[in-house]
Amino acid sequence: MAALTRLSKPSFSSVYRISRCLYSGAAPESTSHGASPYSRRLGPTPNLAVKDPKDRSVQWVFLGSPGVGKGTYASRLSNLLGVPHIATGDLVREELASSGPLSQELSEIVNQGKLVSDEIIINLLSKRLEAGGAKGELGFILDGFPRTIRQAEILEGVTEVDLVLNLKLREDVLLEKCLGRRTCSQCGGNFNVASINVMGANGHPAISMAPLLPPAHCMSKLVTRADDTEEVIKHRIHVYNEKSRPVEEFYRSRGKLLEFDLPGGIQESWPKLLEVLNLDDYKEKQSAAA
Ligand SMILES: Nc1ncnc2c1ncn2[C@@H]1O[C@H](COP(=O)(O)OP(=O)(O)O)[C@@H](O)[C@H]1O
Repeated sequence: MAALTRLSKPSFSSVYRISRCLYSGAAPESTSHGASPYSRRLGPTPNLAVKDPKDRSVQWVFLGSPGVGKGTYASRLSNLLGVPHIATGDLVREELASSGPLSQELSEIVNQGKLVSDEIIINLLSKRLEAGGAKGELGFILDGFPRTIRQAEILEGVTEVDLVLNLKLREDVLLEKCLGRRTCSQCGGNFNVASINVMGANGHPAISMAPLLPPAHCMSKLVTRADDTEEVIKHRIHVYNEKSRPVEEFYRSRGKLLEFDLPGGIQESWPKLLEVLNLDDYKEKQSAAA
């Protein structure tokens, strides 16, 4: 299928074209590939239907404020659909842990809750896409990119994004969730020790989220991200509202944005998300088609 052939090789040409747009300062060209099998199904209010299991090389983007759970749900969908979950925050953290030439500069930016420059982030993403392309990866679920209109324009200029999922949660809950985040320094697992129980207020419904606790053997190895302090989180949420919120409108106006208000913790939200994405019986459809 022509569209799948195109989707199977987004990386190498994207790397070149992403860098070219960025360095020339030129407006990115449109790919003019025509609508993907997904976007053709998307009306102004996207109601994604993954009806045909052979269409699983999805090219999806996750938007949402810090702490909303992009990583958690993107990673689950990545496992379900068999496409790589690429989180630019992870790429940044890998780079700053590598003590490479960028590491000092990145640590200062990240620890102040600011955005890394478009140039650096595109370089990191390009390298990651290139490495994935070399391994034969198909499709992607991007988490944390694009975060500025410029990044969205560049991405739009190099490849077709099928769906943009915008995860939403009350701002007071976001702060608590960020403060509760922990990572196991040994296995790299992500957990959350926050137990959230907030009353309904200002038109927002009450919300409860159980903690996502680690297994006993990870308990003594938990670490907190250096940028998950109250002051930095508040600044990141502010930066999100200022720089990244307009990206929602960018995709809304293109009929690609699917809004999802998280109703609670994973137990409650995951089945609802699968339902909204029409993926609730995805495994059965896959085995029926096999
Ligand atoms: N697309 C991007 N553009 C600019 N900076 C980014 C981008 N993605 C990640 N970063 C940097 O990495 C940090 C951590 O990102 P991430 O793990 O996605 O955090 P968050 O919890 O804020 O969603 C950000 O605060 C920012 O400094």
